[in-house]
Amino acid sequence: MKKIVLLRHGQSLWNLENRFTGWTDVDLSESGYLEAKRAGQLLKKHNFNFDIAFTSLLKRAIKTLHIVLEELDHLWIPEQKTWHLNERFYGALQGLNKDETAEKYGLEQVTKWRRDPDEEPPAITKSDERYPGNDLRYQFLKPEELPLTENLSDTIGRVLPFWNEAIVPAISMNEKVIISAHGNSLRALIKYLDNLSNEEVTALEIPTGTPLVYELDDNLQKLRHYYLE
Ligand SMILES: O=C(O)[C@H](O)COP(=O)(O)O
Repeated sequence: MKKIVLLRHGQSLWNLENRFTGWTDVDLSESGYLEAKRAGQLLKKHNFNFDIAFTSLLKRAIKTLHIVLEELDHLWIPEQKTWHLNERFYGALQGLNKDETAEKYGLEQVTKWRRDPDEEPPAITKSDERYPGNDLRYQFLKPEELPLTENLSDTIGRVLPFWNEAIVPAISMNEKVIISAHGNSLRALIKYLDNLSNEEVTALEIPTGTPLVYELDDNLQKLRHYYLE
């Protein structure tokens, strides 16, 4: 039996302000730092240790991972940072307050933008300062990989190749893996691992800073999953 740990970053400053974040690189809030520390303490209490870590290119996930690894005295393990695990790119919604957006466009539309796997939020243009092509960290992406907006299906389309090409080989070599990522990149992965329908993934909410353990069989099929307490 193989065990992996999925972890959504601790609360960010824009989670606190209730703003669409996506690829905006905002820091953890004070509570977010505490959540990350508590996640590390929980993992320690349950005797978890890791051989390799995967995270996104966004500081809220990277810092959460580092705080956890510090608690475990595991800062030395190799870690791979990848844009594939970034939050869903929220297009022109990035930076907007979620309640104000619901007042303007209606709750039904905003709920679709947030949770319908096939509904894309309004796109930005390449001249928008939020365009990832302006950001050094994405300089090696192909033009077609730089999003203007993403629905959950698009996010699944970039998370799963990385899962198959980088994470599955590590798990198959019996490496103990932790993945520190985001609400929607983890929903993408969980949709796959749990074989969820579109309706089921729509209802899936993942709490910040709470380690989620997946136990997998030798074919990497899910046996069970649970949050650490
Ligand atoms: O990018 C964001 O705003 C959040 O991390 C996830 O937001 P959601 O719950 O609205 O998808």
